[in-house]
Amino acid sequence: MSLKVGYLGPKGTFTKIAVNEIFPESEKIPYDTIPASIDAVMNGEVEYTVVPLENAIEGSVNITIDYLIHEQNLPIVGEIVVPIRQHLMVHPSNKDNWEKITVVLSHSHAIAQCHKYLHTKLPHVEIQYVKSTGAAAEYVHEHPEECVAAIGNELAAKEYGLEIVQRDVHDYDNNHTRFVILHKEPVELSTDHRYYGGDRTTLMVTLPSDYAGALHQVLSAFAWRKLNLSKIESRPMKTGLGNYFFLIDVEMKMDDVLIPGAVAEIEALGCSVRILGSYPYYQVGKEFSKIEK
Ligand SMILES: O=C(O)C(=O)C[C@]1(C(=O)O)C=C[C@@H](O)C=C1
Repeated sequence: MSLKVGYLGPKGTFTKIAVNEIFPESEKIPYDTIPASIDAVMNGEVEYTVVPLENAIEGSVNITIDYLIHEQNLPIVGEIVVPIRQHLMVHPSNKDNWEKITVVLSHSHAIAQCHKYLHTKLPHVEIQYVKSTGAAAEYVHEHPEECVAAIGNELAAKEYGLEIVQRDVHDYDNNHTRFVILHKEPVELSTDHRYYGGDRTTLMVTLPSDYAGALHQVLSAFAWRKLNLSKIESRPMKTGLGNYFFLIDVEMKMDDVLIPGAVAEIEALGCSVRILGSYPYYQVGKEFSKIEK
């Protein structure tokens, strides 16, 4: 029986590309929404799920963070960084009059990555948000009579038989999305993989209220241990204005001394710390990262 892996479907999403790269042999199960694909791990329908966490242009995928923090406490066991190229695609029957399109459909994050393009090149089209880029391509495929376009990737164009009429419509080069792999328990995924780039540990830190200089002291616990941080972000606790937690990425695998020492010091300040995962990251398209280093 092959491994079951959940993803935000339908076929042809960026999440599917991430799954194809890291779990090529698995049985891939599409879900309509990110929370549904996370629930699927929790209730045992799939062993793993892959969800988008952060995009280089648009920033965090808040639904993923919030669902992991507030609803389903699943460990992050791996990360996949995927290059993102957004294309404008239409039904082949609209190939020659694509400039007359009146509606562009896509996922909100994909639309946000193409704002400048849409604003300058297609200022009169109506934007419609759908559940994923794959869902946008599926709609265009099913409605040849409508003059609509989807924004999505090459896989979606192929899966749904669409014609790409404008390539690379994302506003900035170097567009990448970080996806995380979730599992019921912490497991060690392989570091002997052609895309393996290194390890990371993600912590959630909640500060005590009314404590002057608390964040400064939290950061000092990492700084004097020379622990390199690659990201710090605040998100609302949802308990009232001004109540935030911090997500901190440490560029290192959990060890016996440095990270536990930093955590103990931060807890001694009255903060609470939750370890969301310590995991390898894989960079799609960077096969030789090990040799380059
Ligand atoms: O709609 C998709 O294709 C997805 O996989 C979702 C998603 C996202 O949520 O950020 C993933 C990668 C891209 O940044 C755009 C959309």
